[in-house]
Amino acid sequence: MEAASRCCGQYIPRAGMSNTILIIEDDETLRLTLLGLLSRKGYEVQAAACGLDGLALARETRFGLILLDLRLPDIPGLEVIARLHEFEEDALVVTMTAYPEVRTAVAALKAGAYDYINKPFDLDDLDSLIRRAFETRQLRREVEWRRAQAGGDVVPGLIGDSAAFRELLETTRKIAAAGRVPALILGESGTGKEHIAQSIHSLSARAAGPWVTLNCSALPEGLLESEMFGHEKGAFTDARQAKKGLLELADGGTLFLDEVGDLSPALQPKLLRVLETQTFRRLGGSKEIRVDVRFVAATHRNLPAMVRDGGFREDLFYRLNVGSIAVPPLRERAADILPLARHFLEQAALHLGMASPAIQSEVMSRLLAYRWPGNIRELRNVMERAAILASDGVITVEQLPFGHAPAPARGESAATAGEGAATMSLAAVERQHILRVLEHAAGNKTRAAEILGITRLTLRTKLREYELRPGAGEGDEDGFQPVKN
Ligand SMILES: Nc1ncnc2c1ncn2[C@@H]1O[C@H](COP(=O)(O)OP(=O)(O)OP(=O)(O)O)[C@@H](O)[C@H]1O
Repeated sequence: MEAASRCCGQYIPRAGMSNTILIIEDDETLRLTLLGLLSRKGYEVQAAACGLDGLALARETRFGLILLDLRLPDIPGLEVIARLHEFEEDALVVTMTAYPEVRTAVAALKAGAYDYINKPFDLDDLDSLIRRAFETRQLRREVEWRRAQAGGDVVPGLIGDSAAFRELLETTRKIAAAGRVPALILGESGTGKEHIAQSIHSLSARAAGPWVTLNCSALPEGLLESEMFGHEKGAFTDARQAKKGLLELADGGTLFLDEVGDLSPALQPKLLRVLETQTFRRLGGSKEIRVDVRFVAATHRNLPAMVRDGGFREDLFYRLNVGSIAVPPLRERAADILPLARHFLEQAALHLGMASPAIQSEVMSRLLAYRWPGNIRELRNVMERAAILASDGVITVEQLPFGHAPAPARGESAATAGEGAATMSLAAVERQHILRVLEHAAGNKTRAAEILGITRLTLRTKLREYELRPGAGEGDEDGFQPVKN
């Protein structure tokens, strides 16, 4: 993974492969112009005047991006793409082509080019195309990395990098494998409880069986009871036909009882009985029906407190709580914020039919500093909104609902938090961001490195580079202190 780009936003060229561009262009004026302009923007640029020279350079160096003219004096651009892919499968190629050659450009896309730009082009357009290309590559890498990390045992759709998240996955896997043992998932609204419940089902031996959900707070008591247990014909005025309940429909699978804390006192003992015996009667029925159902329940309520106050039966609580999972709020697993933000942004961009926008470094700081009372659901909404409002392929603070009111990180003044990156040098932005993340992580370098998406060693190097030298910070393994200027 190109970790460095995660901390400062892809729009700022970084050291390493994601910073390197090869231009293959025979028109000398254009070649030299591009070389000069892109170098000034901070990219490391090399150039070749023909296809074969370009291929030779690409063999020597792995470039982050290749800008390729399709009409070259020696070999056709399409052939350059084909040969390139022989030794570098995931080479990112953007073709440059004159207007009448659009069809060739399309052929280039089919041959594996990432995108094309028509000549003559506006340099700003080229610049944003380059930024998007790098961002796409970054996302692809992250997906690959996550797959590799998970060793193929990834839980579908669940994103997260924090130690708390990994622990959560581990518990989920263990409970999924524990036969018909009931599970109780506790956590604030929007933390992903339903997602975890679904994972318990899909990772369990009953994954091929039905997954049935019942929201205990959505229906009045009578209706909820008939939904759960079903009814016989004539059981009540409107019961013109017998109807199976969700318990029967979930036979052989999992029944998810969402908001179980809202289950009425009258229904609680009825649920307890099914949990204990796996048998029940339909409303108005006399026949005992036996099912094989695994119960997974969730609530955002403080169930132990409800048990103490008499609002929830103790025996039912203990029965459900055999497999117990506590989902931490997002603010307690900061390392998940950026991977989730990128994920939701990518999803939204896909949905909107646009390339995934880059995230400005200031935006990342704000996302990390915000407390997320609505948890992951709120983050998803914020990123979807930002994707819609994004201009020039970059998400800026203006697109955050809390962008105008600075949300400073702990221990940081609002004035510093509001300082715009636009007037700062690249090094100053990076230094400030590292400082914020370190503060956010209470000086813990391992955690800070995790949030920044870099190794601890890289973080140490940067601390030295920016003269943020180890001291005796609170909560730090070996402490850090910014050197006073
Ligand atoms: N780890 C995750 N990775 C990706 N998306 C997630 C993750 N956790 C939650 N989400 C997404 O966040 C949103 C909220 O999750 P979910 O509905 O599971 O939360 P919840 O805790 O059940 O909320 P509530 O208590 O309000 O019912 C959903 O869109 C879900 O897909």
